[in-house]
Amino acid sequence: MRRVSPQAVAVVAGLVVVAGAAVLGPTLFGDAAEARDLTNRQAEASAAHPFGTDDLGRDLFARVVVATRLSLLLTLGAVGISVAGGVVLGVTAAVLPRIPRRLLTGLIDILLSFPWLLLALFFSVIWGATSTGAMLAIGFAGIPVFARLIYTLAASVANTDYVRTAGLLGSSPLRTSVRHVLPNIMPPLVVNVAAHASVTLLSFAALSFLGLGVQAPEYDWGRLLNAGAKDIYREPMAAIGPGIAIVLTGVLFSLLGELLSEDRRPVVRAVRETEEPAETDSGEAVVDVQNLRVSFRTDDGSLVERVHGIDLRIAPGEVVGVVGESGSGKSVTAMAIAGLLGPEAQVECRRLAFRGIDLRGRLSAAQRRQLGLEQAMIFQDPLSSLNPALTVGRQLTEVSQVHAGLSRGAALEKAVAALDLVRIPDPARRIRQLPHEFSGGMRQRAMIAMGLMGTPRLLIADEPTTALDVTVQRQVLRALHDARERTGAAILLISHDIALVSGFCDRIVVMRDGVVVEQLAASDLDQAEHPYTRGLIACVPGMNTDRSRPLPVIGVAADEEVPV
Ligand SMILES: Nc1ncnc2c1ncn2[C@@H]1O[C@H](COP(=O)(O)OP(=O)(O)OP(=O)(O)O)[C@@H](O)[C@H]1O
Repeated sequence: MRRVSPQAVAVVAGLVVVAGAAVLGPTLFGDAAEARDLTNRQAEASAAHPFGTDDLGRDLFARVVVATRLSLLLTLGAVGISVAGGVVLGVTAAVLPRIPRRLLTGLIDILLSFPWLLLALFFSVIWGATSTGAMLAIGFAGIPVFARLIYTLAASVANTDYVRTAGLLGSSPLRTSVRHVLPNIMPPLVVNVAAHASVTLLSFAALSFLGLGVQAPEYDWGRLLNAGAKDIYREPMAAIGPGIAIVLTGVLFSLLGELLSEDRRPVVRAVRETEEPAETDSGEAVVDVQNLRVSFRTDDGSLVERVHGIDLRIAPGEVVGVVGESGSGKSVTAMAIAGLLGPEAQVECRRLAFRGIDLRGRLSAAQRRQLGLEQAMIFQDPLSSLNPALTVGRQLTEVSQVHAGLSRGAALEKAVAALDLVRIPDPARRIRQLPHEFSGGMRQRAMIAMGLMGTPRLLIADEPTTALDVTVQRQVLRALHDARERTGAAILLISHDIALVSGFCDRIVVMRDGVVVEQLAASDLDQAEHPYTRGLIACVPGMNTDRSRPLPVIGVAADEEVPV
């Protein structure tokens, strides 16, 4: 079960109280709020009247409770107008052609440059000083804020491949917006709506306080505050009472926004030790993993284990290949070693160490620096691992400048040498280019060069050649090989291609369904015993393969014998 934080309990309880007051308040406290007692006018706070009475002797506590409904309805109405207007303008701007889009975003930016309250005052003059006028004024004043936010969020989604594909399949802009864009911008939008509700509530109080909002005989918290403030020195509770309601509800909305965003904020990954004591004699191992288990939390809060107790040791300079079919846990294992698993992962292990650094606990600044210099990761898609807005040179030099303290000039010199080592032609010119000016294979080699900018002891390459054609694959593998020759770094190469791994690695680790089924030297591959390994080998066509017959299919069960 997912653990519920005390803050979440407090916020939900608070919201239930406020919602209860809005629903039941006028029924339960309506009479007390209207009952006049001219003998008891402007009474001070007492047990019978916690916030005192007003100038007609009406109980102010009852009036604050009754005012909850109108205050909340106005707030929700105004937020609804802001969000609906923002969605229409923001999504429209994101899907419009270039020139109308520029015009619309320009208009939104101009409106945004006016202070929000000024816009609200302007609109309230147009719609008049009534509660509906105030709601429209505050709602319309909030539209530019949401339009900008939604445009920014929607524009990032509008450029994704699945939205382009929907366009190619003939989906209309409206349908694409509703089906593909809106669901993907919903989480940050919901967070912002909750936070905005708090600001809206305060704005109503401000407008009513200025006499531009709710008018008599209606009353909201802002009007009660306005009335109480007139005599604040003699009878402070008359102003403090509605003030408390405004502040507490505003804080509740803000905390709700924070809670919703916290759910998506990465937290420090949970690393728990298993019961057995670790074998600490890790010798000179670069990586020492013992009994690694990784589980993921599902939507219903339960944990599903995906990696079931893996042992992996990598010696200095050793090239280890991890092979296995899709979903066998190769990437998750590598990410656990690199410390890159997200908060949804729970890692348990007897030992998880990199060059003697225990990765399970909190790392010191020096250890983090050492990891930054000595570990490098090369992902499958180099375009998403390189920042598209920074030159390749800026990204390469960052490690040396931040972790090794090199000057900009020295770091640039090192970057040119690293690009040269991975055989990128004309590195001094290329270093000033942006990632999109590189081909796929060059980007991958640039990522390897980035790993060379520190003092690498381990290069983790997760399917680095999968998206590349065979010739470019060879260039990338040669770059990895050269990097190892030059630095002596160990390599952990993840692939589903046993032929590629066997030609490149010293040792092969075969994974299936989250367990290591076999480990063997690459030179001993033809002596593999496990049926699954033999199946993987049998699936690789050789020079003598009979092309008229289909390749063997790997069995469903791990122990199923595969015809080789
Ligand atoms: N963030 C995550 N949340 C939930 N489950 C995950 C997450 N990441 C991985 N998994 C699951 O863990 C299992 C192992 O995934 P992993 O990516 O390690 O496989 P893989 O062997 O690298 O496959 P591929 O070659 O396709 O990348 C899969 O069943 C996957 O669905």
